[in-house]
Amino acid sequence: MIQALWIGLNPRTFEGYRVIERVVFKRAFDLFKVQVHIFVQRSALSDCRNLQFSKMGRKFFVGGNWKMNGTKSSIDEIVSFLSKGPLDSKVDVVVGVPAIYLDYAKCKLPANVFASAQNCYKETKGAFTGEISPAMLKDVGINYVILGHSERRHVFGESDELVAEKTAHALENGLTVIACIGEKLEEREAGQTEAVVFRQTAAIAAKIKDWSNVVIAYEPVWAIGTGKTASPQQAQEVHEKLRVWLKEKLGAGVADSMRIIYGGSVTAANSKELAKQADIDGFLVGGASLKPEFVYIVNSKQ
Ligand SMILES: O=C(CO)COP(=O)(O)O
Repeated sequence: MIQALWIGLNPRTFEGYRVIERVVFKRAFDLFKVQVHIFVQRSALSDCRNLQFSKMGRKFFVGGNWKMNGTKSSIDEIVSFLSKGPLDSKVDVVVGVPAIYLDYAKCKLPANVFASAQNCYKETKGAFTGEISPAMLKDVGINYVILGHSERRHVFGESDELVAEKTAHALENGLTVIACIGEKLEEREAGQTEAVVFRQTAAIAAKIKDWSNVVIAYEPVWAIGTGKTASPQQAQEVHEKLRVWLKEKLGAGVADSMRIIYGGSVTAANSKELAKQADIDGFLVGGASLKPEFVYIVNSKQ
């Protein structure tokens, strides 16, 4: 009986590693319940700058959510500090751009920063005035979308079910989804934090099977735009519990490979401490992503 699978990689095949990470980790865990170990061929170790094997191979992910901010000229300024960087090559960097500027930003952003939509609908096309579809995003070369952001949930009344349907449809159309969850202040004070994030995640789990193109963003609503960051311990606690929940409900393959990123008043002043936590795999940054300090936040692991 197989107990563990060891995969030797030449780091020059970095893209191959990403495929292997997704496919093999998941398949092996799901089918055989075996632990997968990826190791680097000794002969090629000097080339392995791009590989990050800590935290079960989860690559650090930093998203900037510009929300409803930006003009062509302010986007030019953001592009300029992102281009200057330097940005840690071991980090996936994505910026959430207002829909109207997606094409503009995509054409200007450096090659190591990807543009993401901030929302999309659950249908491909039709009579849905004001909405955009995953198919449209793909058509203009966009591969990421933020869904279920607390502002979508609480300002625009999106339900768990709608967020889940949108997530399923976006994944079917080949987008990577940054799926946001998080409790409100009164829910935290009532001791309901876990119940809320589990409920929001369960709604998505009811609609999708393949989690390999999902990044979960835990954003406690009370920490968003308030300057009141969750402490590293508070954030780690929720991330850890969520990973245990993922393991119980969806298996170790999903739990161990899932990037759970934190959002809520992340700044250059607190990102390094947050990034040290075992279950924090990156950030979703609002206000600070509009400023040059975003580069420092991207590089928090250095
Ligand atoms: O909502 C957020 C990111 O999606 C967080 O916003 P702030 O970083 O401005 O608190």
